[in-house]
Amino acid sequence: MSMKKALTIAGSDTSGGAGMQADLKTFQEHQVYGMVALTTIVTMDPNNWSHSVHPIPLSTLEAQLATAFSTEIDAVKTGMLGSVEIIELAAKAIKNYKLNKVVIDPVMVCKGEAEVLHPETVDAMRDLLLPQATIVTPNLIEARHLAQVAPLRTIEDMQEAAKKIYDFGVQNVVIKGGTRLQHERAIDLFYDGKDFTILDAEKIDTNYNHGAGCTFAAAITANLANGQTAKEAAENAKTFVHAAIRHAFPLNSLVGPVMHGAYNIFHTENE
Ligand SMILES: Nc1ncnc2c1ncn2[C@@H]1O[C@H](COP(=O)(O)OP(=O)(O)O)[C@@H](O)[C@H]1O
Ligand SMILES: Cc1ncc(COP(=O)(O)O)c(C=O)c1O
Repeated sequence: MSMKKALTIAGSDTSGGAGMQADLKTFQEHQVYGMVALTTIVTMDPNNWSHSVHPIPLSTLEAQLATAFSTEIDAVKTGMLGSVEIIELAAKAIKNYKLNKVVIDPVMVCKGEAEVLHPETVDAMRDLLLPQATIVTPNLIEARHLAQVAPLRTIEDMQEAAKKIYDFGVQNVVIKGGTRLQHERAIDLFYDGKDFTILDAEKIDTNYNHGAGCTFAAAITANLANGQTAKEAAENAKTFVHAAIRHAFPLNSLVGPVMHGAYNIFHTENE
């Protein structure tokens, strides 16, 4: 059996729910072989779980990218990049490799952190990564910063922002309403430059959703690697992440990661 291969260019979430840990677990759940080029290491204060970001030296990232791109890759995902220099490196590597399955998860905020991390990276992401992307997966806050618009409060606001983001050269946009959108359902909006598709699911009443965004984007990446269209990839990723959130659990009193394997465990049990 030949396995498709995906690379994530992302940070390490030491607590294991988000970042490259979520990406690798999610690739595995989709029978996709995973590789990593690590950008930063995120640690959490044991007392209040506030995040600290420890960047990897640029030359080390460059060496990792050279290693990964010397192999055959079917799809690539970016997660937490952290600096303009890292974005430049990632963008150059993706361009040289001429990959056409590229998922940009424009990570700017960790859940529970109000401030946008590294605001100067927003311009670099827009100019260097979006024109090369098959799909970009911002949450409401990230979409607002990418599109340079007022806070997104309605589906109409999301549609306007999606059009603006599309105009930066990305082929598809999915804006995650998630729990931030004031709506009784968990609504995400997919846009391919022509049509809007609402990805709709029950809003799960939980505080445990750490890693949901990374898991969603990683599932899209794996689905693209496995040959799905961008729309199919997003729709199926929504189902996958929904199961992961439904079965999320407390890791300690401060954080609850999603259960990356839930879709396959419970899907199989129900058969
Ligand atoms: N409580 C929830 N119930 C159902 N779906 C959710 C919930 N929280 C997040 N999601 C979904 O999980 C995915 C990731 O969204 P979100 O958690 O908003 O991303 P991010 O981690 O980037 O903030 C989206 O498909 C979103 O709709
Ligand atoms: C390395 C890393 N990437 C991405 C994220 C974003 O996580 P989420 O999927 O919950 O948005 C985090 C949050 O802690 C992180 O530590």
